[in-house]
Amino acid sequence: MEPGGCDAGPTVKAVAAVLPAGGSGERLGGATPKQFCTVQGRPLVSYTVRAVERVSWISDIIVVVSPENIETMKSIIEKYGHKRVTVTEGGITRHRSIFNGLKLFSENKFSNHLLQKPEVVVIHDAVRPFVEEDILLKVVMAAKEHGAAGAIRPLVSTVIASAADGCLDHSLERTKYRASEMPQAFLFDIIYQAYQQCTDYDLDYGTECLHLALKYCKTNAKLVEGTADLWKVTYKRDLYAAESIIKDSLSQQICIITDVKEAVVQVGFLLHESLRSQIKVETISISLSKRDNHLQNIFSGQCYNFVCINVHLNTSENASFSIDLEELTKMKKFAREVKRKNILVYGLLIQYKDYFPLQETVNSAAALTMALIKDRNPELTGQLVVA
Ligand SMILES: Nc1ccn([C@@H]2O[C@H](COP(=O)(O)OP(=O)(O)OP(=O)(O)O)[C@@H](O)[C@H]2O)c(=O)n1
Ligand SMILES: O=P(O)(O)OC[C@@H](O)[C@@H](O)[C@@H](O)CO
Repeated sequence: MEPGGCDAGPTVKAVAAVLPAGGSGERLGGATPKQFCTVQGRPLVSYTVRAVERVSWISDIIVVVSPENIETMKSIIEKYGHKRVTVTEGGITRHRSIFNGLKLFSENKFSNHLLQKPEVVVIHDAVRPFVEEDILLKVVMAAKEHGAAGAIRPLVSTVIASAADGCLDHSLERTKYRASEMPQAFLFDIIYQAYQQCTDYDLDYGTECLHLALKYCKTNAKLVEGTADLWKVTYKRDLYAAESIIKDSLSQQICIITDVKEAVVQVGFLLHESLRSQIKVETISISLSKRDNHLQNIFSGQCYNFVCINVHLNTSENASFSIDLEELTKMKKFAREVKRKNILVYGLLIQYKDYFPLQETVNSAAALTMALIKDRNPELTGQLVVA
């Protein structure tokens, strides 16, 4: 190792991630720190953890939270079945939190929990939930080669400097500058040694990990163009935007489940045809007896929207329109039970007679189905909508 410099091994074996989640979210406002604010019934931090744990080559995920939120974070990990996640205490600043996360790999306090020291460590803000494997791989590969790497984005506003009198001193040519985003990645020894050498001023007022690698380890990070969805949830508007993006991601696919009876299969086919121009549709016809265990397999997939079609045929000519109240009660009860898992169930009654062609009714049912999927209003669960 050069004096005052940093030395890192020539090869890279394992990758880990540190997600700083120890802030108070002052700029967003409210009593709940933004990383624990729920979006579609799920804490924001859980979306980020899920995005990172989907990347199989990231061996350990360290979530760094303030001491009072340790138990909250552990309950989120348990409730949403997160794997490979270790929770540790944050510090009073983001840099101190990140440093605490890195310490788990070097000063292993968990003697019974062998955390393998990674060759490359990813650092990613826990309030940036829309991170994909592609950008993670790019920054890790770049960090292997250059020692450090970080995602960047074009500036949206021009950077200016104000003079002492509060007037414009000068502005920077926007095309020459970029916004530093996350994820970032580092050869572990480089970023760890940078933090070890950090002044208190840097730890307390710094905002840029790439700067620490340069200042303390003379490592010029490779800058990697990132995608627009790497933004950080900072203000309330960002939470609304995150909710909208998550709702949109949940409404990309639907699975229509019908019984094998011909009349039911026909309605399912018509609904499939009416929906397929708006959403990816899968239709499954299974006999009612086999439906339940088959559903378990379907539910474990990536589809979040299901339409189960039953058909009651009124055979008498002048049958008055009646609803099976027992079935309605069962549906409401089921809807209440699964709502706790953030599964929203709506009843949709498709009623038709000769004078009201089935196709028109099915088109109306398709429009209602799309509205319910996109709106995902929990207040409508268990309610019966009539097409
Ligand atoms: N002491 C701190 C401060 C921040 N963070 C984390 O660093 C990330 C980015 O920081 P920022 O957006 O500034 O979060 P907050 O500090 O919570 O926001 P604010 O400045 O509005 O209070 C967040 O995931 C935040 O939880 C952290 O781990 N420890
Ligand atoms: O400065 P904040 O604490 O709001 O955010 C921390 C980082 O995400 C931010 O500084 C990026 O530019 C990455 O370095």
